[in-house]
Amino acid sequence: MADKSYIECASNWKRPNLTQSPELFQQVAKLLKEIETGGDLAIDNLSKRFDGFQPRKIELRPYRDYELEPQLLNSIEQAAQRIEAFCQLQKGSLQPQQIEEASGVFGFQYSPIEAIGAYIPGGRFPLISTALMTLIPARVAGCQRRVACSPSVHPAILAAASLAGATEFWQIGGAQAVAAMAYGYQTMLPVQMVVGPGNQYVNVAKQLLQSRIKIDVAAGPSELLILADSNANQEWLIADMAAQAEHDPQAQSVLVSDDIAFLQSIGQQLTANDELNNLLKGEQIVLLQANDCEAMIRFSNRYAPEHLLLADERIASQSLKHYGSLFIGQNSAVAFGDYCAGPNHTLPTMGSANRSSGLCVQSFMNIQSYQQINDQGRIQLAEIGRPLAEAEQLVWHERSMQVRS
Ligand SMILES: NC(=O)c1ccc[n+]([C@@H]2O[C@H](COP(=O)([O-])OP(=O)(O)OC[C@H]3O[C@@H](n4cnc5c(N)ncnc54)[C@H](O)[C@@H]3O)[C@@H](O)[C@H]2O)c1
Ligand SMILES: [Zn+2]
Repeated sequence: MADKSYIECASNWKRPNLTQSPELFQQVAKLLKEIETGGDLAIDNLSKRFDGFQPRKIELRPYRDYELEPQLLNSIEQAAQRIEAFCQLQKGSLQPQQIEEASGVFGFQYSPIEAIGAYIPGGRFPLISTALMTLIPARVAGCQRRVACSPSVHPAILAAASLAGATEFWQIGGAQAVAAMAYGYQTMLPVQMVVGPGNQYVNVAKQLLQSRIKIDVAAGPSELLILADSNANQEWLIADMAAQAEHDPQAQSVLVSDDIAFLQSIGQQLTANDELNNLLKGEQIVLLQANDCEAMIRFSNRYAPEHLLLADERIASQSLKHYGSLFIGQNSAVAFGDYCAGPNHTLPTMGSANRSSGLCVQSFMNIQSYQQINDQGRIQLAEIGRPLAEAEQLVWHERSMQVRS
């Protein structure tokens, strides 16, 4: 019989609280202040201090000129095509709309943000998929300047950035890179939006520079929630949970089921393997028992996961309200979504899926409204508006309408 102590009760369980420390915010704010006053020279000095290199612009070559394994070159291309096709689908839904009535024409339209920056983290592996997932939607949206920054100049990152349509590539990392994009650096003009994941310095710099730049979702550690019935393939789900945990020591996979025997069986397999057992002990994999399907749905809607894998045929996907991206049925591994399914993998974490969306073509667009009021309209609208202006005691507003009526 399995040791059941690692199976917790879904109704009491909450995700760990991972708020960033005030000290970190102070530290990054100090760096940004140095850059605000010291300009390019401060960026150079910080880069030398933290990275040991002088930031520089890298000329990108055509994609096929990069010497990567042929199979990898093909995979990057196919992934890019699928991501682009999904972006085109999103773009197609962004139709301008207007109503024409007796008083005039009233409408809205979508307009791309002109210049955006994509941060592509350095770290142990070249994050090819990050380059694709950040730059392709910006290109499809119609953003004209698409600056990529990374401390890494790994050929796979350069190749992916080239294919995904970066118009400039700079080797620069950390908070300095975010500041360079927000304030401008050397020949890099400032951008209006910065997207892409990164370590705590990158994330906090993005948050602190929000008065200058729009940012994407505040990306915390990755999360996966699996809702499973007893028929789900245990080997597949174990691989999915371990895959999510491998992103980051704080990444977490949570499996909820109402079948205790199923959870015990998964638990037994995890404890029998040192690597998986460590993930279980470190709460990077969490097994939760719920009373029934209704309780599983309630848990999911309260938890609002970044990735939600529905491996329970009794639950209708429509009953799931909050998630960054939904993977319906156990064929739909989150790993496919990470690389090549098509929908974006930059998604809201830490429960923010109940109020924000993942990166998409819409993220790179402003919605602009307009109105064209005709002769009849100025008289009609003055009748409605003048008493409101009077009540607010805004005399010139009242006058502006009165002279037109
Ligand atoms: N959520 C996602 O989708 C996703 C995807 C990929 C990567 N990530 C995250 O990206 C991160 C990659 O981290 P990384 O550190 O390898 O690369 P990174 O590029 O995010 O950060 C490296 C930079 O941090 C700066 N830095 C390092 N030490 C510093 C210090 N003491 N003070 C100030 N700045 C300092 C340096 O300038 C360096 O260039 C990981 O945290 C990973 O979880 C998230
Ligand atoms: Zn993943």
